[in-house]
Amino acid sequence: MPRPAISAHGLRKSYGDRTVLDGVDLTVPEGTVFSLLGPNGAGKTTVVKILSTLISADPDSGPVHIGGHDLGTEAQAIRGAIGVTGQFSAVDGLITGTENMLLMADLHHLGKREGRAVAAELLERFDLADVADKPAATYSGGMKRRLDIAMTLVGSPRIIFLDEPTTGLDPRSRHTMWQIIRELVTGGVTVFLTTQYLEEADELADRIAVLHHGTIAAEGTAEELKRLVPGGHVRLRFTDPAAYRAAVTALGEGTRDDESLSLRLPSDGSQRELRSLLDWLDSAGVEADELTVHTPDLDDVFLALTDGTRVPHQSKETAR
Ligand SMILES: Nc1ncnc2c1ncn2[C@@H]1O[C@H](COP(=O)(O)OP(=O)(O)OP(=O)(O)O)[C@@H](O)[C@H]1O
Repeated sequence: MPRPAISAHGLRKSYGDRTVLDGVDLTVPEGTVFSLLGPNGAGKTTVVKILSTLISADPDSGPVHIGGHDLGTEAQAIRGAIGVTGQFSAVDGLITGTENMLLMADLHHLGKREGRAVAAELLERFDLADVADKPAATYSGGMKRRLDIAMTLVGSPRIIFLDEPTTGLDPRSRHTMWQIIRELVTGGVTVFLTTQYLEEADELADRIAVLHHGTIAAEGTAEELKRLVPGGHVRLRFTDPAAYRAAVTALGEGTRDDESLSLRLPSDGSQRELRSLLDWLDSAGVEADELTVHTPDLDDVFLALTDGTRVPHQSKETAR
């Protein structure tokens, strides 16, 4: 097996008497995307900060290796091998895109000519060449995020930590960012991604881990995680309260939502189950205004594993 790009065992971190990480184990193979999911405050940023040497883990933590280097003794080598793009951008709005890039080139001790060439190449690659000479403060959110990643890439890191890289971006910018991440991985880079968007993890990640109560509550491919939960259901929506009440009486076993007049019934979504449900509704003389079939997705996994903590997501329901 190839050497993992990132491995951490028994990662622990407390602030005072608040335990944030209570023994986190992670292994990320080289050239893959690993996504760490978790509700707000679960400790995702804390994991990224520890793995990227920005803060230290508690002394009773287990060993961590990044790019083959020991976090305890070779932090400097790790800093040379990684790139980090945090939730709070490193972009300086008062100077231009090019100037931001050249600052990074200086930090990486690139010569003047090489620095200029790398900056121009990356600005071009991230579709920022046209605005390269404008102050970064004039950029849109998506452009700033692209510049941030371009700056991270100046040192050609083989391992990149992206902490919620698409939070706050519109759908088009988010898709552009996904494309950028895919291209990085095609080039052999390992990506450690935190996100609150389950759809993002589903799209990009080879493996996903759900962080909850300081430990990894589940880990696997998106498909493996989806198999963990029995999330399949049919949802019936009504506009007529009387029809809704009749359905609740006839189909007592479901989960009701009196506010939206909808009823959720466990179902595998098969033709046989749907037919029997429709027959049942017909024989009870109940007509729903909308029937949707919902197959288990990462939302279900997340909700099942994290006590129903809500996160932003896009519905994967299929209207029938
Ligand atoms: N320097 C600090 N001192 C005290 N508590 C802290 C500190 N940094 C983080 N925490 C706490 O640790 C917990 C985890 O924070 P962290 O930022 O890692 O969560 P997160 O999963 O990244 O959340 P989000 O999705 O909101 O960014 C939070 O309860 C936070 O308040």
